[in-house]
Amino acid sequence: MLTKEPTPAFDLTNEERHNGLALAELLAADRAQHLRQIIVPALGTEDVVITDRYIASSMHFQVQDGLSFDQVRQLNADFILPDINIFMMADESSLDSRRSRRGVLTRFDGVGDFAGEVSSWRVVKGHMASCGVQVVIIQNNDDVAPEQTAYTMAKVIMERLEEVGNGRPESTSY
Ligand SMILES: Nc1ncnc2c1ncn2[C@@H]1O[C@H](COP(=O)(O)OP(=O)(O)O)[C@@H](O)[C@H]1O
Ligand SMILES: Cc1cn([C@H]2C[C@H](O)[C@@H](COP(=O)(O)OP(=O)(O)O)O2)c(=O)[nH]c1=O
Repeated sequence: MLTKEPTPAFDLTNEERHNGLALAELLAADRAQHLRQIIVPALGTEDVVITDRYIASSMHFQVQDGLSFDQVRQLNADFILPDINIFMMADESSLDSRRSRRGVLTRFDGVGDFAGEVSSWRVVKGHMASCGVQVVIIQNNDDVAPEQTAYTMAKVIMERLEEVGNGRPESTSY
């Protein structure tokens, strides 16, 4: 099953009307409902549940929005952890060209501090790994066809399914 956050129930204009803790709490409430209504029931019937964005996104965006890492961690403390957290990373020029193709930019679309973004994601990846989540990094520059990225992801998930019960492997990069 494929799902995404913020969910369709989340009013995206919240991002313009709120910031900091207020926005973080709205996103956490959306995540709680997403888990209760969609993810947890699906985990009982599906082999794989893939969510586009989850706890790690809050750890990056809400820290960028003024919260401490610990505040975000506490807001997300009750949520189940994923088996695998896939991070798609791209170089600065790929991100710039994608940003310029995008019509409307929000304050979370990056403000040109590429090194700062990379460093924030590095902290988030380290934290997820320290929680026992399998962290997988896929390079998704413009010279990688989207089909290739999809194939790599499918491969990672299939490998993980085969390993279930054999303990968690180390972090991997593709
Ligand atoms: N490997 C790729 N090659 C070319 N374009 C890509 C690739 N991966 C993503 N894109 C394009 O980049 C844009 C942003 O991707 P998206 O998944 O929305 O990123 P994010 O969720 O980080 O905002 C989309 O238009 C998407 O089609
Ligand atoms: C899931 C999540 C999203 N967001 C923000 C990032 C985006 O600005 C916005 C919508 O996310 P998303 O729909 O994933 O946007 P994108 O087109 O960049 O993939 O919500 C957070 O700030 N925290 C979160 O935990």
